[in-house]
Amino acid sequence: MLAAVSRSCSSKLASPLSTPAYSAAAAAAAAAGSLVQGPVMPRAPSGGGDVPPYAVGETWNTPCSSSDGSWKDYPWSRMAYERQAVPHWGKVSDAACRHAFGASYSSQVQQSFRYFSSSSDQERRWAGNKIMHDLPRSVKIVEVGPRDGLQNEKDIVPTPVKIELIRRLATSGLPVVEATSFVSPKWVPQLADAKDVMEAVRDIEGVRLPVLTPNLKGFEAAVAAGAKEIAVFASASEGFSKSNINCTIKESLARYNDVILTAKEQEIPVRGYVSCVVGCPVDGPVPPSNVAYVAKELYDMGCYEISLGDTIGVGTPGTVVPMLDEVMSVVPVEKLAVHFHDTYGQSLSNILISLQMGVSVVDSSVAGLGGCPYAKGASGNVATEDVVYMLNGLGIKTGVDLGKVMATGEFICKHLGRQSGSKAAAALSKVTAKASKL
Ligand SMILES: CC(C)(COP(=O)([O-])OP(=O)([O-])OC[C@H]1O[C@@H](n2cnc3c(N)ncnc32)[C@H](O)[C@@H]1OP(=O)([O-])[O-])[C@@H](O)C(=O)NCCC(=O)NCCSC(=O)C[C@@](C)(O)CC(=O)[O-]
Repeated sequence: MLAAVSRSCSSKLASPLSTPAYSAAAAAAAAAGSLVQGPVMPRAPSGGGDVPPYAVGETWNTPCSSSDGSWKDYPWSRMAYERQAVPHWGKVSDAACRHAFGASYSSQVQQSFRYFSSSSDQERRWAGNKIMHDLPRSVKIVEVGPRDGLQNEKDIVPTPVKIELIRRLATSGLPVVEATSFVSPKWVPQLADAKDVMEAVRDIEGVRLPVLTPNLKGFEAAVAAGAKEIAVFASASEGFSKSNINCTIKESLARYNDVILTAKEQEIPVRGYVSCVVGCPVDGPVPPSNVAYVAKELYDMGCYEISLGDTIGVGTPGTVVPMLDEVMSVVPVEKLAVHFHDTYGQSLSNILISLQMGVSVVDSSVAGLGGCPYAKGASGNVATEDVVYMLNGLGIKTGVDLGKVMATGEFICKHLGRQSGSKAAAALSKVTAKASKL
C-alpha cells in the first residue's frame, strides 16, 4: 500500500513540515531513500532486517500465539512476500481533498490536515499505474449495514431506526443497500420486522434494495413486501452450512435452485453469497476448490453476482489470492464481489489485492457494524467509510459521498450506544472538529 503523509491544504496553518505526523512520515521517508526528490525506486529485497528473505510466491505457515499461550501453526496464515510499494510524497491539492471527501467537502474541512499519498489525480494515477496496475477505474460498493450489520445486535433496534438508516444510506450515493433478511425470526430475531422495513423502503428511488431469502417461504414473503431483488446464501464449508441454515451444502443448493427458478419467472435478480471462503468457525481452513464449486453452482443457477464472504475475517492476501484465483477459473471476475469481515484487521489489504486481481464490487457496512450470529468470533464487516476513503485515495470512483456515510454512521452508532468501527470516520471527525475551532 502507498505510504501516507500528512500535509496541510492551507497556507494559513502552521508549516506542515512541523506537524508531528509529517515529521514521522518524513523520518520514514528519509530512511527509505528520498523525501524531496519525489518517487523512490523500489529496492530489491535484501534478505536482512525485518524483511523476510523469501522469494515471491513462496509460502509458509506463520507461528501464532494461541489463547492458551502456546505457539501453533495456523494454516490460513499463509503469506507471500513481494517488494515494497513506492511512496510518492506530494502536496495535497484542493481537488484531491474534494475527491476524498466527495460532495460534502467544505471550506471548513479545507482548513484541516490531509492524509493522502499523492498530490493530484494525475500523480495518484502515476503511483497506481506503476505499482498497482490493473486497478479498476470505478468500484460498486454494496452496503450491507442494515442486514449484516444489524443481524448480530442483541438489543432489538426499533423498526423506524432501521428505516431511517436505509434512507440515509440511500441518499449517500450508495448504489445498493441490502435492506434486511426474510429468514426465520426464531433464528434471527433482530430482523423479525423484515416485512415492515421492506414495505417502508420499497419505493425509495435511485438505489437497489436486495434482501436475503433462505428458502421459498422467505422469497414469497420478500416479494409480497415489495422486494425487487433478493440474495441467497450458501456456505463453502459443511460445518457452517449446518449451523447457519440447518442443512448440508447440497441441500442448500437444491433449495436455492428452487428459489432462483421462481425468481427468474418473476424477473427478479438474484445475488449469491458464498460464506466461509477462507476459514470456517466449525471446520477450520476451507480449500479454495470448495469455494469455487459452490460459487460456480450458484452462478450456473443464474445468480447475476457472486459475493465471496470471509465470514470470520481470517483471510490475508496470502490466502485470498489463491481462493480468488480458483474461483476466477470458473466464474468470470466481473461477476464476483468480495465481502470481508475485519476480525484480524486484514480487510483493506484483502480488498486492495482483490481489486488488483480484477474484482470491482466490494461489500461493506457503515461504521463497520456486523457479524454473523452463527459464526462465533466473527466481528464487523469492513467499514464503508474506510473503503471509500481508501478508494478515494486511489482515485477510484464510487459515487459515494464520504461525509454523508460518516453522518449516517454517527446516526446508527448513537442509537446503538457505541463508537464507530471505522478508523477513517473516527480520524476525519476529529479533524473536522479541530478545524471548526480554527
Ligand atoms: C434456513 C432456516 C429457515 C431453516 O430453519 P429450520 O428450523 O431448519 O427450518 P424449518 O423449515 O424447519 O422451519 C422452522 C420454522 O421457521 C419458519 N421459517 C422457515 N423459513 C422461514 C422464513 N424464510 N421466514 C420466516 N420463517 C421461516 C418455519 O415456518 C418454521 O416455523 P414454525 O412452524 O416452527 O413456527 C433457518 O435456519 C434460518 O432462517 N437461517 C438463517 C440464519 C441467518 O440469517 N444467518 C445469518 C446470515 S449471514 C451469512 O450467512 C453470511 C453472509 C451472507 O453475511 C456472508 C458472510 O458474512 O460471509
